[in-house]
Amino acid sequence: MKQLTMKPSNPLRGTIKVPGDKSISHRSVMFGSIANGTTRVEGFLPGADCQATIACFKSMGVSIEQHSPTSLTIEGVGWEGLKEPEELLDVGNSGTTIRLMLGILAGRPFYSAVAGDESIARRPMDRVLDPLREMGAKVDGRQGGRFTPLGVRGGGLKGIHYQSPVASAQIKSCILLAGLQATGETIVEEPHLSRDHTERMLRAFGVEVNSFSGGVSLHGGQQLIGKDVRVPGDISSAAFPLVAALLVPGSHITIQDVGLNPARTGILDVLHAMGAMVEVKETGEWSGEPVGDITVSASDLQGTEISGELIPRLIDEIPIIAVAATQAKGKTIIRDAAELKVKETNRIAVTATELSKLGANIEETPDGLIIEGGTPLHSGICDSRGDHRIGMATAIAGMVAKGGATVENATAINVSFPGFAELMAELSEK
Ligand SMILES: O=C(O)C1=C[C@@H](OP(=O)(O)O)[C@@H](O)[C@H](O)C1
Ligand SMILES: C=C(OP(=O)(O)O)C(=O)O
Repeated sequence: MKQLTMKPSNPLRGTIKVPGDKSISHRSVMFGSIANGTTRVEGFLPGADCQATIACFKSMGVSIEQHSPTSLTIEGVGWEGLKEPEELLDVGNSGTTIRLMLGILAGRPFYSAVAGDESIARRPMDRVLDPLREMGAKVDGRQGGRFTPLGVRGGGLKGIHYQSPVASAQIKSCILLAGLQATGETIVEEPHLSRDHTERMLRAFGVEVNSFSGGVSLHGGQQLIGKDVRVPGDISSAAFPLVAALLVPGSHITIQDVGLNPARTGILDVLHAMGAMVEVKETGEWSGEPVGDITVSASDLQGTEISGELIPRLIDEIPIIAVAATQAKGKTIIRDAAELKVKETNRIAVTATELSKLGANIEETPDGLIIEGGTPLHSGICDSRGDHRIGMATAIAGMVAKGGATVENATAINVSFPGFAELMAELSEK
């Protein structure tokens, strides 16, 4: 699917599920691999990013059997059982894979070489390598050891107290994984709470993790015990059909079994603030993560302001929130989101440029976006630039643009949402 064309849609109707949560799927493979014993995973996301994580751990000698695209059995080898990989560990397009895996590699007494695609080569690795070096890891890379390809010689770590300058679950998780292999205690503090899937899943795997206001700590030398994981639907993927249903008149849809971890539900808070008709019904807890159903009906939206602690709770949803904002009454202002510049693309610049091609009135600021709502969108050709979330956001914009939109380089969507186009088509045929 190199090109995806989306046309103005009939009302969206129906009850659907979205693919498994990407953050939880990555962690299930990593933690299952370093645990002692067997881990079975159901609801795994078979997207390109999580497949890259599987390939990396297989290269380190872990047996991972994929019974179906969404069901895995991992025979954990324990910390000591990971083997020096003979080939390059290729993380593809996945920031989560490289940054969390570096925390594991930093403590292993072997050499590993790590790289990914051209997007990964542009993304900063010093944010995890600086603390890892402080703990004693030896890592080198391009441009003074800051960019891939990286060479890691692990082992001999000592715990640290790290004050992270940004709220990032990738930084926090990397340091915690290294901390588990370090002497003494490791403490990570962050300016706002980032997603806490690592803390929750480590606890489920028998690790003692202490969360406190502003941070998290653990003691080194702990082993993980294999544990079955049931992965909820990814709220970051659900965001695309949710916004589509809000914008296409006459729509009414339900998305079942979506992860509702409060560190991820910022989009629901924002949509409520914009006046959206959104109902959330919590139905249970899967592997320590709250899960439920979300129902939305087409709504008249108002502009809003998004900043501060909300940002890490909806960081990956900003491109699709920007699409919703183009159709809202009044102005939407997004601040404190400079982190978007170091995602798969510079999502501040690319969201503004790509949505402008459809007539959106959207302005880039140093740390966010200003969107003047109530703009009728027109037809155009957008480019995902290899960024799955930009591909899907522009595709949804095409469903409300007069004449529709074509998205070039739409294959990128498979990174997090295989079956996206088919699912959207199914909703509009009902
Ligand atoms: O830990 C994770 O699974 C993720 C953390 C976030 O990145 P940062 O930690 O860089 O904010 C998010 O953008 C990414 O999609 C997944
Ligand atoms: C930023 C993302 O992922 P990663 O950092 O894992 O590449 C994302 O999925 O939007």
